[in-house]
Amino acid sequence: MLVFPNAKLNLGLHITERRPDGFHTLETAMVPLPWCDALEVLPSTAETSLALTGRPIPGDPATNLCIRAYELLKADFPEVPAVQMHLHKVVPIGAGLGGGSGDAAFALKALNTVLDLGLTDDQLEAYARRLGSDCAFFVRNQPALALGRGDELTPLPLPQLAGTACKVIYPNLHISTAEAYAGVKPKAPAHDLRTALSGPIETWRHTVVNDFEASLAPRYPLLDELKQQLYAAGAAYASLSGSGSAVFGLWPGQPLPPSMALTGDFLVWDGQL
Ligand SMILES: C[C@@](CO)(OP(=O)(O)O)[C@H](O)COP(=O)(O)OP(=O)(O)OC[C@H]1O[C@@H](n2ccc(N)nc2=O)[C@H](O)[C@@H]1O
Ligand SMILES: Nc1ncnc2c1ncn2[C@@H]1O[C@H](COP(=O)(O)OP(=O)(O)O)[C@@H](O)[C@H]1O
Repeated sequence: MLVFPNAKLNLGLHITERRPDGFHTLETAMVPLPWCDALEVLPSTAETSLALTGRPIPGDPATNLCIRAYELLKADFPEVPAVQMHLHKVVPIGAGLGGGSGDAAFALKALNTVLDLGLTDDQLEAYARRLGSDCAFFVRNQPALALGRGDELTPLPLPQLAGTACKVIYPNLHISTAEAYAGVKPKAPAHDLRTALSGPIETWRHTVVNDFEASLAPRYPLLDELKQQLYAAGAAYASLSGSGSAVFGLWPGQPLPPSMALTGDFLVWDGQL
């Protein structure tokens, strides 16, 4: 079975509390971004394996989230056969785009089908949560308000986003999520996120805030420079995604974003949400 794990964007991100378990309580909206990896999952008579091609993934391949997804299911379903997986990595890593989290959830979904486990979406979300805070979002993979650790999901229809032109700029900086959280001082949000997102995209600039922007700004001034360049190119809304380092802009009512002359080592994705 061949699946295409997509990325996500965060629209607003409020970090409200540091929890005793070291995690943070947040509120954010997550939407699918159709920038995709490719993942093939086949049953195998040999040992379970994962072939990796494309963008290099830091860390031991044995701890790759696709292998961890298989091991999690194997622990509860010891009779399942081995699998042969191939991940072709496209989505940048350490970008705030949830690339690894998407692979984890799509691996669970593909394994559920290939191994005929009959798990429901609720059960798949429970497994996904054990692999990472962001992973559960990719099970249903639809716009959602995420609370708690980022894994308490409520569908959040955002009709004004459908077909919106989007540009994502990855400035080749790998920002670790844990390090980004460590630099944030939790606080009460200035605006209610659900109310802010119910307005036209043009109003979001003043109301939809990602708290990581302020804490990362002193160390990575480039992130705000890129955001200002997106606004100068006519974006109705621009923001950092998640804990960075990807920055995105939205152009509602346009089929594609404008081209931008960027000087530096950037990876750019242009498309529609
Ligand atoms: C910031 C967000 C926003 O969507 O996305 P990314 O920027 O990573 O894409 C997420 O909260 C990232 O979720 P995820 O990448 O799954 O994080 P996890 O693997 O669960 O945790 C990695 C580390 O981040 C910190 N962490 C994560 C989630 C959370 N609610 N509070 C935290 O403090 C912890 O230090 C944890 O050890
Ligand atoms: N399949 C995978 N793709 C990407 N990263 C993975 C994968 N499996 C494990 N990881 C680990 O997860 C870390 C970052 O995950 P990712 O979700 O891409 O971060 P972010 O959402 O912040 O961009 C990497 O440093 C890597 O070690």
